[in-house]
Amino acid sequence: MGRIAVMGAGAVGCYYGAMLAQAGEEVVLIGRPALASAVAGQGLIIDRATGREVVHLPVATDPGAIAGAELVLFCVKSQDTEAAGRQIAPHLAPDAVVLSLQNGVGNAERLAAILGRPVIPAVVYVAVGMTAAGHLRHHGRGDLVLGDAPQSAALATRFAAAGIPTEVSAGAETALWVKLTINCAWNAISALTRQPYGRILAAPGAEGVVSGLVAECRAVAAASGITLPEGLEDDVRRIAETMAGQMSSTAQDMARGRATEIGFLNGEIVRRAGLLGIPVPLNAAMTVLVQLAEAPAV
Ligand SMILES: NC(=O)C1=CN([C@@H]2O[C@H](COP(=O)(O)OP(=O)(O)OC[C@H]3O[C@@H](n4cnc5c(N)ncnc54)[C@H](OP(=O)(O)O)[C@@H]3O)[C@@H](O)[C@H]2O)C=CC1
Ligand SMILES: CC(C)(CO)C(=O)C(=O)O
Repeated sequence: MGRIAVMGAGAVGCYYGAMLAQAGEEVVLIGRPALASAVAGQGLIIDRATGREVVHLPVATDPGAIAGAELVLFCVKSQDTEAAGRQIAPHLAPDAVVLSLQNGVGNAERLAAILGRPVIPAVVYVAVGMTAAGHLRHHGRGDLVLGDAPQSAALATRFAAAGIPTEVSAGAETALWVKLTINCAWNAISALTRQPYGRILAAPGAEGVVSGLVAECRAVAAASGITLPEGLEDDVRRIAETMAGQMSSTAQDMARGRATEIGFLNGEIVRRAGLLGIPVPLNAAMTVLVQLAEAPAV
């Protein structure tokens, strides 16, 4: 089987790259110099509920390392899609298959436009984070849902052999919208208030704000041809009940002084709503407030 390259070796890229390498696949990670030197020295450390694993695999910092890869896992944050896409475009093999392992609803299309070839969207159900360069913590899950492309079934079999439960679904786009709606409901509130979901849910009036955010997402999804499932409001609430102590990834990025993906979460709803003429004042407020909060202080 051909080589696999991971573009954007952060939490998600390192997790899936390591799973595939552990199964005997030839994997190269493409990431930042700090990751490359940490992994070259100590290997990639993965802390799981079951214990610590150390995986030795090559890490390149040059996007040219993608040359010759049969499969590319594209794992940068949404705000880096175009820049990273432009870096790999000149080096991609003509028949390489590209998967977008990213949140948000437009990444695969935006990347496809840069690369001039189809990109298969993947819905990523994992909770992982980098605690230091070359040090990954796995908090749970790890399954993928792939969009229904000609290569998807073979990829699902290959991933399953590496212990990555993978489904192929014509409904992957809807699943990305469901995930986007969950992110729009909780991420910004958690980031702005620095509170975990359980405390937000318990705050008087907060549930009404969350329902309003979800209703706006539902309206924009419907006008974009996506019917969100009827029980979605219950799923949104369940996130806060089952992950009561968790802060959103947006809150975590803000706490670390890193750029957030807000422009591709609530901001994407606002952008699409603007084109469709749909009012989304709650999503607009969340976008503006997070963008202001993450701007450097004067
Ligand atoms: N973490 C999770 O549990 C989950 C994340 N997701 C989604 O997956 C995507 C990736 O998230 P995550 O892995 O957490 O993010 P990370 O920030 O941990 O990983 C992205 C990595 O890509 C690096 N990178 C960006 N541009 C380049 C480039 N041009 N060349 C080399 N490296 C580059 C970043 O470096 P730098 O930071 O220096 O720019 C960073 O190390 C996001 O869309 C996220 O929403 C989905 C489900 C779960
Ligand atoms: C935890 C969860 C599911 C909801 O906000 C998430 O995806 C995130 O933090 O980005």
